[in-house]
Amino acid sequence: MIKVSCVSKTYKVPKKTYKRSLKNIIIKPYTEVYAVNNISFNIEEGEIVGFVGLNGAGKTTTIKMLSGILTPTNGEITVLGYIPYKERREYTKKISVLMGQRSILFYDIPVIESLKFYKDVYELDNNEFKDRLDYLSGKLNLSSLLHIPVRKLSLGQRMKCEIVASILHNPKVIFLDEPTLGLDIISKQEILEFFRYLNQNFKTTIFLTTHDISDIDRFCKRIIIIDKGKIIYDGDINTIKERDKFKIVEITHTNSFDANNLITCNEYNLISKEEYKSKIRVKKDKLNEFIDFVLHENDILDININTISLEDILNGIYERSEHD
Ligand SMILES: Nc1ncnc2c1ncn2[C@@H]1O[C@H](COP(=O)(O)OP(=O)(O)OP(=O)(O)O)[C@@H](O)[C@H]1O
Repeated sequence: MIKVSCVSKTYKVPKKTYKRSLKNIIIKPYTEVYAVNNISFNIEEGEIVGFVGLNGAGKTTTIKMLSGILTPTNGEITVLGYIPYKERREYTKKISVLMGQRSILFYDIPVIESLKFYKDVYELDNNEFKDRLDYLSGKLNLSSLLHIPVRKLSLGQRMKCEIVASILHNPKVIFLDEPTLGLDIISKQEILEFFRYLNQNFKTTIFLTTHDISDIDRFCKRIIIIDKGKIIYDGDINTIKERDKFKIVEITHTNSFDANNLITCNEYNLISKEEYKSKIRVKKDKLNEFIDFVLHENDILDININTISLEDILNGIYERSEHD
């Protein structure tokens, strides 16, 4: 379904030169930087895959290559048998790209007018359009919004309309780039549940990037982690959680307590420090020793031991990758 083999993308960026010479003016001094560096993965029909990484890791570049907007510098991509950047016209009728930061609706006119525009883009006939619109607007509960100009909608309402516009043509693959950005918890939940429904009922393949790791944790079974353009993990979310050797200990303390004093060796890492609360990552096999140590501190008022969240696991992975 989605096959990515040894794909790289480089961008040319101007070299930092402080001396202006005639040579620099005639031959522009560029250097090539890898946004994506030799990545490979396969995604089967009906999978939901979370694609995560820090800012600048290469997520958007990858989505742009998968959706045909960018051409890889090296390697091969096929999606649904299409080479995205070579067969864009036909290919875009089979997929959808939804970006939380970018609107595809026309701002000043009623939603329905934008949807009619996309009806023509996707070459749907009147019956197909009506059936699909009835179905989607019923499912997302937005029939009453169709005649309101986009600018008058709340972000959550607008996002639902964006979804309808981008999946009118019933795509087999959906690329989601930060689809829940800025939404409240209820709208987020509704939108992710809707995509889960599409996945379960129509085997729609979903490729999701977001900075909201709790979305990834709730929504995806498989995660691909990209770091500085390279894939550093591809597998089950539960495996990554089980593999993790740490627990998170949250301590409540008086304001005269300095959690930095606890960090006696690299078995303990201070994750966050507030006036009365500190969060520490502790190796599981050092937990007893750590608790024993903490219990003898008079300034510590309470201790909470938590299973490490996916977000904390990822932070640990990024930190370790930074030191490698
Ligand atoms: N047009 C461009 N020209 C030069 N460098 C670029 C260009 N687009 C992206 N890059 C660089 O490529 C790298 C990857 O960028 P990309 O936007 O794919 O990352 P990202 O993971 O999507 O980041 P974010 O989470 O911040 O959106 C970054 O170092 C970025 O500065």
